[in-house]
Parts: sequence; C-alpha cells; structure tokens
Amino acid sequence: MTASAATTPPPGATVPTLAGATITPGDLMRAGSYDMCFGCGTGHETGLRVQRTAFDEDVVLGHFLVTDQHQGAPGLAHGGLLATAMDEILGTAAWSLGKMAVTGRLETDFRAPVPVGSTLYLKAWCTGVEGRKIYLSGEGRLGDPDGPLAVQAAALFVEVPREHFTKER
Ligand SMILES: CCCCC/C=C\C/C=C\C/C=C\C/C=C\CCCC(=O)SCCNC(=O)CCNC(=O)[C@H](O)C(C)(C)COP(=O)(O)OP(=O)(O)OC[C@H]1O[C@@H](n2cnc3c(N)ncnc32)[C@H](O)[C@@H]1OP(=O)(O)O
Repeated sequence: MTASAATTPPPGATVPTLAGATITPGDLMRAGSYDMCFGCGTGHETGLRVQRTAFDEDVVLGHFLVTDQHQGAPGLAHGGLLATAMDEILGTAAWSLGKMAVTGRLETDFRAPVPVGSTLYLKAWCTGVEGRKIYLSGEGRLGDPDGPLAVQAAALFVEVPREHFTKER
C-alpha cells in the first residue's frame, strides 16, 4: 500500500489493543449502526449493507455483496463505492477502540476489478494513535477472506466529541 505521510503513524505513536477499549467489540456489535448509513444501514435500499462479522484479536472483519446498484463500468463495482466500503470497515476499527471518530483522510489502492455478484471481504486494523489522530489500514479481498487482493486502504481518523454529530442539525 502506498500510504502517504498523513496516514502513516509517526514514531512514538501507540498501537492500542482492543483489550483497552472502553466500548467492547460486543457492545459495538450490539449497537449495530445507523439504519440509513450508506455503508452499513439495513434501512438503506441501495447502500452497501456492509456486515461486520467479527472482531478477531485486533482486527475487525466484514463483508458486503456487490450488486448492480454499485456499478461504475458495466458489471464492475464503482471505485468510489469500494472506497466507501473501506471507510466503513476502517471506521469500525476506530470506533471499536472506544473512540468516536470521523474520517480526515482516506487513501485507496485499487488492485483488481470487483465484479457485480461477488462478495468483498473487508479487514481493518489500527496502526497507531497519537493524540486525537487514529491511523488505520485495511484491505478488501474477493470471494473469500483469503481471496485475491482487490483494494487496500490507509486512513487518518480524528477523534471528535459527541457534539460533532449534533451541532449542524
Ligand atoms: C461516523 C459514523 C457515525 C455513526 C454513528 C452511529 C452508530 C455508531 C455505531 C458504530 C460506528 C461504527 C463504525 C463507523 C463507521 C464508519 C465511519 C464512517 C466515517 C465517515 O465517513 S465520517 C464522514 C466524513 N468525514 C467528515 O465529515 C470529517 C469532516 N472534517 C472535520 O470535521 C474536521 O476537519 C476534523 C474533525 C477531521 C478535524 O477538525 P478539528 O478542527 O477537530 O481538528 P484539526 O483540524 O486541528 O485536526 C486535528 C489533527 O488532525 C490533522 N488532520 C485533520 N484532517 C487531516 C487531513 N485530512 N489530512 C492530514 N491531517 C489531518 C490535523 O493536522 C491535526 O493534526 P495536529 O494535531 O498534529 O496539528
């Protein structure tokens, strides 16, 4: 993955484990998600409906089915939607640390086309935390958690107060 300096943890950044989280993986799984979230909401008719399936050690896992609603070129997933899927799983990894955080920067490498009808298996992990800045990496694989690599991502999430989500409304 060709990650920029902005998404690479600086020397001295700590790498937290889920063991130190104030929100446990179980809490997060139970909390579910916002129903109309384009990434994970089950109430969203054309959204990705990313399902988070497991918190395995310090990695979060998920997957989604690529449908004909998600096309860019005929029969292939749109790259922007694949970036959205990565945003979703990276965000899950950030929130699973017990931090409310939003995407500041998201970088993606598209390694292979993703056909309609395929399932993209998602994985994300935290690479470091410094102050409010949370550094994350992730990947998407075709058809199987160990299938061919299709997408790689690196991101900087920034921790925000609860008011971030209410002050504009
Ligand atoms: C978010 C989901 C909410 C859902 C809630 C519902 C249910 C919860 C259940 C489960 C949740 C599970 C998973 C979540 C899943 C998906 C997540 C999707 C996430 C998104 O899709 S979310 C939407 C897109 N996102 C935005 O809408 C952000 C807009 N933006 C801002 O709101 C501000 O921009 C902000 C807050 C980012 C920073 O603003 P600020 O004023 O607080 O702080 P400041 O600017 O000082 O930045 C602090 C330090 O970060 C560095 N920094 C910042 N941005 C940078 C960049 N781009 N590149 C390089 N460095 C950057 C600075 O350089 C500084 O670094 P330093 O401290 O070293 O100087």
